[in-house]
Amino acid sequence: MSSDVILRTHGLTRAFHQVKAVDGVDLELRRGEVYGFLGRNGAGKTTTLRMLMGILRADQGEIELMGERVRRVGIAQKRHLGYVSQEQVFYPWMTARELGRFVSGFFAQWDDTEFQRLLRVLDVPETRKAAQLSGGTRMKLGLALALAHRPPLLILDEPTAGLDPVARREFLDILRDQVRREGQTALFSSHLVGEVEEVAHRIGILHEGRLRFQGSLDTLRQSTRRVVEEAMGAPLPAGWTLVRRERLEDGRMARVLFAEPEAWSTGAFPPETVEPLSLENIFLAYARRSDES
Ligand SMILES: Nc1ncnc2c1ncn2[C@@H]1O[C@H](COP(=O)(O)OP(=O)(O)OP(=O)(O)O)[C@@H](O)[C@H]1O
Repeated sequence: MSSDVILRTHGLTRAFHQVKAVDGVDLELRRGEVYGFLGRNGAGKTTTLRMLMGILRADQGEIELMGERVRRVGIAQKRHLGYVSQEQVFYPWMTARELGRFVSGFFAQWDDTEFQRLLRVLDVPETRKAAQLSGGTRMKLGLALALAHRPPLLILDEPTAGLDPVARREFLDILRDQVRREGQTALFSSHLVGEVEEVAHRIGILHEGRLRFQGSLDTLRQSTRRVVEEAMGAPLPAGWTLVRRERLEDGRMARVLFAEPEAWSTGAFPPETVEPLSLENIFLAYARRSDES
């Protein structure tokens, strides 16, 4: 594994009964980046992140974290990870300061000065009981608790889901600053393209358990376009991938296609049939099944 890759998964797979929640996922996270893990409800994001955290066992596949390849992440690897889950569950009677003391017991590298700095930056009152904190403040407390042992990799499961627009903004700014300041890597899941666009260097799009795209937002924008065609049956030239068949509002059928950015200028399709797509529409093309023709 090259040293600029901090985490890689190899064919990560997990089923619940007959449903493959995660199906052969190959993630690649590079050091120092914010990676946005996009997918609609039920796409398999939480299941993937829980396997990365060692909370769930993979049925198949392996996780390579800082060069060490395992089927299930164990205690030794967890020291390298900080985790903010969807629901922040704390002992309700404990204050932020007490929770810090409690969590510090699990991490030899715990840095209490850093924890206190984070509480200040995040505006979390140190002496108020967790039960009395708002959802947004609880999420920020979760972030401070996850960061204070200075993990090289931070994993956040839809951290902004319950936050109002201002709190969401603040949270994302702090996440981005933290990554820049400490050289950490962050993997965060979301179903909002807009927020991923604001902070992520690279993204992965998950749909029905499969990773449909992985790369930079620029690559995504330049490589994915819509081709409106009369003759839909024509086979695609080599190097082109069908993302989705779409029925347009006027009833015509179109194909959203992926190809290297240069391929779009080779004249494979008449220019008048090619339409650029907004990022939102590109995401929807990857995250929805094809329309019937
Ligand atoms: N413990 C479980 N038992 C049975 N099915 C499960 C379990 N956990 C997840 N699933 C199923 O696996 C699929 C993926 O769920 P997952 O929670 O990973 O998706 P998600 O992308 O995180 O969704 P959301 O954005 O709604 O949190 C869904 O079909 C879900 O119903």
